[in-house]
Amino acid sequence: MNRTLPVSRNNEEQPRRVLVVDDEADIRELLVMTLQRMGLDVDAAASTFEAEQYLHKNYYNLCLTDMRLPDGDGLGFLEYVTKNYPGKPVAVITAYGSAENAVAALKAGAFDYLSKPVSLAQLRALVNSALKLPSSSQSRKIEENQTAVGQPVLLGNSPLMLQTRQMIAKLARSQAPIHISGESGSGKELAARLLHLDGPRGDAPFVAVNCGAIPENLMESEFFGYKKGAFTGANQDKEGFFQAAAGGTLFLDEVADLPLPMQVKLLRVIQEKMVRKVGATQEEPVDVRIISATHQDLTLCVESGKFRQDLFYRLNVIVLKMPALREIPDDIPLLAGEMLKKMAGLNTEPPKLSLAALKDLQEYDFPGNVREMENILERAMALTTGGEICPEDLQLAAKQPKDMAQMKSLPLQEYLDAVEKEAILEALEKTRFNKTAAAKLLGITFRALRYRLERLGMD
Ligand SMILES: Nc1ncnc2c1ncn2[C@@H]1O[C@H](COP(=O)(O)OP(=O)(O)OP(=O)(O)O)[C@@H](O)[C@H]1O
Repeated sequence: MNRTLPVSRNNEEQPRRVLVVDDEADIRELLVMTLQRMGLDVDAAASTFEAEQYLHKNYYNLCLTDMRLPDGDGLGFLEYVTKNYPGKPVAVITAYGSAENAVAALKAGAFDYLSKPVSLAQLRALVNSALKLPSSSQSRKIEENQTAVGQPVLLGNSPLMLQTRQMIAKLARSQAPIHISGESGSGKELAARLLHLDGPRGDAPFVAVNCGAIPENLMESEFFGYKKGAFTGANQDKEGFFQAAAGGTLFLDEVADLPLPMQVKLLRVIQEKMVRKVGATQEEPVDVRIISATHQDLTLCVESGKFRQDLFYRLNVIVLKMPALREIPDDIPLLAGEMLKKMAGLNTEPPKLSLAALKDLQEYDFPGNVREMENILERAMALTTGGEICPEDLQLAAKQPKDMAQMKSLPLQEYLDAVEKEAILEALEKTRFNKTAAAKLLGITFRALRYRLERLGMD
């Protein structure tokens, strides 16, 4: 399957130029020939010194460097380019099986990597992705909230949210695997979509997979596809998630829920960039960027043996942390205002939040984060009678004193209730508001949990 030839021209129909840095003449020539056949202008350097001279003279859309060079290494060259030509994509070629080098290069800001022996299909896919990158000056403006029609928007102007948006814009330009951490409902999937849309793969598919929702016995065929006749009922060839995301991004949500045998298979695909359909004899190359997320602590999952260390190492190359809503209370007025507008629709004036209601929202803990706020406001909109949402319409769970010292000054019953609430909330948060699982975690029956929720006014 060769979906990559010839490369498309940029808007100005400028020839694109690539710099190849490799001291092995055979490989250098092969790379140069392949790239020239793609219609690119290519210069080749045999050392970092020579490469730096070229960079000084010409503009390059991409640098492709070997890791081992006579007068330095690929990482050093990467550092030089990142420092002196910010935003210029550099891809590295690593020795066979050298996962450490690939990960180190991605962490240091490499656009992507290729392992030796270099597969020409992978090389073409990499080059095509790099050529689709806008120059840094053309990239989306990320300092302010985006309002492009139909585009998802990560709202918020707090320093933490600005930092997050800047990080997304930066990471969107690379092909490195990203792991998005953050509490339930904090915008992990939204961030993954933006990483996809703002990068060179934005026009290709974004495939989101909830790893916890696929039955274990179907996982392999769902992820990798199958050949006709591979098993009873396989009446025709079928593509898997990897093939569906070809050229684009595969978002593995709740990745901590992947069973261990599937983790082994996934690791292989990520390392080799090849998949084998169930029932197939041949592997096929896949060009997919992997973004993963979970609300669980992956490090703890590794420690407890639930998640493979080697896969963790591969997925966790760069971590993007989505802030919890309680960490960005200053963004609540903007977020709530936009949500109410959206819920009211184009032709209706949205209700306003009273000052007291806004204050309550800003002081609320939001264990379910932005998604919980959406639900709270939707309910409040249904309950409110005038044009203004009051604290009663929000129906927030009673405020809890957060500080132990503060709690100990309460009358005994209130103190005990507060402790109980804290424990229940924590269990609900850990189990993503699944009451059966939360009850199990607390060591009580489902009925006992329901009774307690009612008694504490938390239901
Ligand atoms: N900063 C934000 N601006 C606008 N909308 C947001 C923001 N953060 C989250 N949302 C919205 O909140 C909802 C939940 O977000 P999302 O599904 O991305 O969270 P998540 O962290 O992936 O959740 P889960 O852990 O349950 O998978 C979505 O409707 C999303 O659009």
